[in-house]
Amino acid sequence: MTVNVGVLGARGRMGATVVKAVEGAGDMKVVAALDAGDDFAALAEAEVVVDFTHPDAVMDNLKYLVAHDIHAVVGTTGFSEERLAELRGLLEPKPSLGVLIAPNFALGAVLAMRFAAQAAKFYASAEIIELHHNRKADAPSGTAAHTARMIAAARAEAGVAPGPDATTSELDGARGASVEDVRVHSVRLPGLVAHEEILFGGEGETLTIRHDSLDRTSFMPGVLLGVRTVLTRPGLTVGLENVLDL
Ligand SMILES: NC(=O)c1ccc[n+]([C@@H]2O[C@H](COP(=O)([O-])OP(=O)(O)OC[C@H]3O[C@@H](n4cnc5c(N)ncnc54)[C@H](O)[C@@H]3O)[C@@H](O)[C@H]2O)c1
Ligand SMILES: O=C(O)C1=N[C@H](C(=O)O)CCC1
Repeated sequence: MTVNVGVLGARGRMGATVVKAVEGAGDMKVVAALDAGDDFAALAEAEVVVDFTHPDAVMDNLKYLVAHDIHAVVGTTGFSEERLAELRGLLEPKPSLGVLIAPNFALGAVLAMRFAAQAAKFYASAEIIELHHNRKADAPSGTAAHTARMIAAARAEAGVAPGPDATTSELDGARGASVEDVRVHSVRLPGLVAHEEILFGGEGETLTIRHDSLDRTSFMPGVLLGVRTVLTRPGLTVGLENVLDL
């Protein structure tokens, strides 16, 4: 069976890579490759749409897809709890429709997040440094925010309080952003693709977990897995860790 795939953001860095990856896969084909301003009516044949667009555009795109009974695989970042709740509401009357949102489709990034959640039970002090190319629209990265939330959830489950921080005087921003009590520092430089370090500190030791995406092809096996999976996974799934057999 061949899955008919639509791509939104097809002229962007990720969308163009997705079009190539879908075209190169034996079990799916691109039926529409659209970008901003294109007519979404061209998605009529699509069973699954892959969205790599912009945090400001993705909710309207998803509203269109759900209304037209099209499954969605979403790599676009910028999902707050409020947005996820709104999406769950939209999906409620559509029990067979699937939406998969993953802040990072690279296998190593998913594993790094999982390892960080494991480590969080043993180290009260954790900070994240995420490093990306300088054309990225959002900060902190969706991956870093997701990692911070996973660390916070692991802390809550294990009854671990965030470690002490004696800073009393600081220049605005010097300690990064706080996501659920985890400090996140964002670096933007040309030459980078997508990188994340999760640092843990304990008595006389530190542990650093690092992942590097050196090319956007690193995200493609995860995206293709998402396309194959979302057809038989109704409802909202957040995070590729829920799809992979980890
Ligand atoms: N989940 C992951 O693994 C992963 C990996 C890389 C990037 N991302 C995220 O994907 C998003 C896109 O990243 P990028 O580097 O490809 O950006 P980009 O700017 O290169 O591409 C985005 C494209 O989307 C288009 N677009 C904007 N609004 C649109 C709309 N309403 N409909 C159709 N197309 C629209 C733009 O014109 C542009 O061509 C960002 O949110 C980024 O953080 C996620
Ligand atoms: O290049 C980007 O933009 C990326 N965005 C995602 C994020 O915000 O976590 C994933 C990595 C690449």
